[in-house]
Formats: sequence, structure tokens, C-alpha cells
Amino acid sequence: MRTRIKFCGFTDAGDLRDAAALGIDAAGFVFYAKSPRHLDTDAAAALRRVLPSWVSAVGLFVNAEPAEVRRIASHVGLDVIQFHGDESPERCLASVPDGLAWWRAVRMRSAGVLLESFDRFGQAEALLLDSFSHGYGGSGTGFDWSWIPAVRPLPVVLSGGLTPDNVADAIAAVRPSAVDVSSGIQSDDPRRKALARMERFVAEVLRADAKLCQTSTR
Ligand SMILES: O=C(O)c1ccccc1NCC(=O)[C@H](O)[C@H](O)COP(=O)(O)O
Repeated sequence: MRTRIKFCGFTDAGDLRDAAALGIDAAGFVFYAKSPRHLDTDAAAALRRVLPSWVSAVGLFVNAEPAEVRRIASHVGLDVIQFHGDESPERCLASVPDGLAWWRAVRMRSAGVLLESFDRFGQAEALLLDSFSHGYGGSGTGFDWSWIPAVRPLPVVLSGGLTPDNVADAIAAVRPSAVDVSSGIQSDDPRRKALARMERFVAEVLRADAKLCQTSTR
């Protein structure tokens, strides 16, 4: 199966159109006031309307009140909730509107943290593996991919410091269900994306998938 692609941290309709035209599978909107990529709900709803129906809209939250998550999900028309703070499994379940998928971000400090998260967040659709940082994420730094076991009870979305230069190696090493990037496709302005970087990132994912396909059919 091909590796799905999520680009995160959109604030600009032109960037989002470009990304959708490149064939991404999911676009992330940040609802965390301390982030430079933070969106208010009206801006996010307007961006959501730019997306074709086959690209999922993912809302990223950090320790938001459950009622606030549900209100924003409904107003914007989110397809997936990404919990990126310290939310417990109970808090995630209380926050997700009926029928919506949710992903739990794991701040990777060790192999043990991931094993524990597989146990705790078994009702998530996937775990999103980000690097440990003093903020909550979007730091552009990586972590040790050897902490990720080859056999996993849940799909993983690999993130944390991915770039067009390392994403092919990441896919070969980890074989994640999806990859997620924000800093690695950013322009000099943290609220904008660089088209050339988005293009190269997608091309590298396709190249890595084609290589995996060749090796597995030999
Ligand atoms: O983008 C932010 O500012 C942010 C703030 C708080 C929590 C998470 C945040 N971003 C996470 C992401 O953008 C992605 O899901 C992912 O972890 C990729 O991050 P990056 O290492 O910057 O590519």
C-alpha cells in the first residue's frame, strides 16, 4: 500500500490549493493559540472549503476543552482530530464527535513511551509519532526511528523533522502508514509553505514507495 501524506500547519488558501493539486491525502489545521500557525475557526472553515472531498481535514489540538474541540470540529467540518497535548484516552474519547477518527500524538523520548501508548490509546485510529520537544510539537526535530517496532498494534503516522531530504530514508526504515510534515515544507515565513519543498517532498515519497514495491516483488 502507498504511504499517505499529511501536510500540517496551513494558513493560506493558495498553499492549500497547491498541496491538494500535488496529491496529498490530509491537511492539518492548528488550533493551539501559542502556535505561529494558529487558526481561528472562521479562517479554518474558509480553508476547509478549498479542499476537495478526497483530502481529509485534520484538526490539531493541545489540551483543549472537549466541548471546544467538538464545536470547532463541527464548525470547520473536520474529518480527523489530532490530539497533540497531554490528553488522556478518556479525554480524547470525550472530545471526539461521533463517527470522527482521531489520532494521538506521541512525543517520542524512548521506545518505551511508544509501547505504553499502543496500550493506552488502543481506540485511536493511529498514533502520530513526533519528536519530544519543550513545546508540544511542530519543532522540526527528529527522533531515533529504531524505537519504532516493525510489528504494531495500530497504524503509525511518522512525523518530527521530516524533510524532502530524509523522508525516503524514513519510509524505507519505518514503513509507516503515513508521513506528516510541517517545518520541512515551510517557507521563511512560518505561516507559509514553499511550493518547491512541497513538490520535492511528494516526489520523494513516491520514489520511496516505488522502491519498496520493486524490492517486495522480487
Ligand atoms: O505546528 C505547531 O506549531 C504545533 C504546535 C503544537 C503542537 C503541534 C504542532 N505541530 C505539529 C505538526 O505540525 C505535525 O503534526 C508534525 O508533528 C510535524 O512537525 P514538524 O517536525 O514541524 O514537521
